[in-house]
Amino acid sequence: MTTQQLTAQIIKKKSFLCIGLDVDLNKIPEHLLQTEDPIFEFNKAIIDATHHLCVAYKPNTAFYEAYGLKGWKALEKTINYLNTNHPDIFTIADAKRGDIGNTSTMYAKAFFEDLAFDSVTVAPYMGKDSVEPFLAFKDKHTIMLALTSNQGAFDFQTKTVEGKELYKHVLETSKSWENSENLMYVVGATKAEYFTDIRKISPNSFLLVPGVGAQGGNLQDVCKYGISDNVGLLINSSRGIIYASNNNDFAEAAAAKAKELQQQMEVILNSK
Ligand SMILES: O=C(O)c1cc(=O)[nH]c(=O)n1[C@@H]1O[C@H](COP(=O)(O)O)[C@@H](O)[C@H]1O
Repeated sequence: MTTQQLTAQIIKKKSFLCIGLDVDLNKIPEHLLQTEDPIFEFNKAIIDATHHLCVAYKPNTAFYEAYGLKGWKALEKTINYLNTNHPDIFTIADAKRGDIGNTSTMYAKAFFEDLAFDSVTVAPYMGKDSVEPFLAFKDKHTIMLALTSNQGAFDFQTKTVEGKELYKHVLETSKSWENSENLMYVVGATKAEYFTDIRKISPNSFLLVPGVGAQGGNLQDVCKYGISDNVGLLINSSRGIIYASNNNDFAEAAAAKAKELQQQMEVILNSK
């Protein structure tokens, strides 16, 4: 999917919501545990109930890898279900990869070819030659960590190096990389006060913004400073949506939470 197609979906659905599929078997309704593939059944129910309210889904691969082969199979079934039934939805493999070049190429193949995701999250720490192999894939997107939502973001990312904060180096330097038009960036919703500076460097890049809901980030604050001409935001919520209820009504409860966010986004888009 191209970024133009993504923006078109946002305008059509009046939503820039990304739902995080971070499935924890200790948190899902008990009756699903009796099925052959509880993780996939949970995801399928959540997707069926919410796909009209969001433009993206983001399974965090940790929640699948933790269950070994079964988890990986559930991830594969989930991406295939999305690609078959909802080809207009943007898909994010939240894997936070990045390594020396030939290894990065294999990571990219795993997520873009074998699993056919639209995008993957990547850490910038190993630099240009660790990220460019991901950027080489046409119409695929590499979502690089810039300023993360957690407290540890202040350990390195905001430290001043050669006159400016490290996350600004990440945003600026990566612009010169080959196929940099395939880059998006992660900026935490808990860092709303940084969005003005980020937009000065990256006025139109898509930003994946996790941290609303469970981590305390505020949608209105993020949008006030972070929205761009092409909208340029994907706001992620995982636990706040998918664990709205752990009873039989879990999918309806997730849809109600997703609708709350979608309606707030509609107001923001209408006032733009
Ligand atoms: O790359 C991410 O998605 C990510 C970056 C970041 O800075 N903070 C962050 O929370 N995330 C992910 O976004 C999701 C947030 O989940 P909730 O806090 O439950 O909404 C998790 O999958 C995190 O791993």
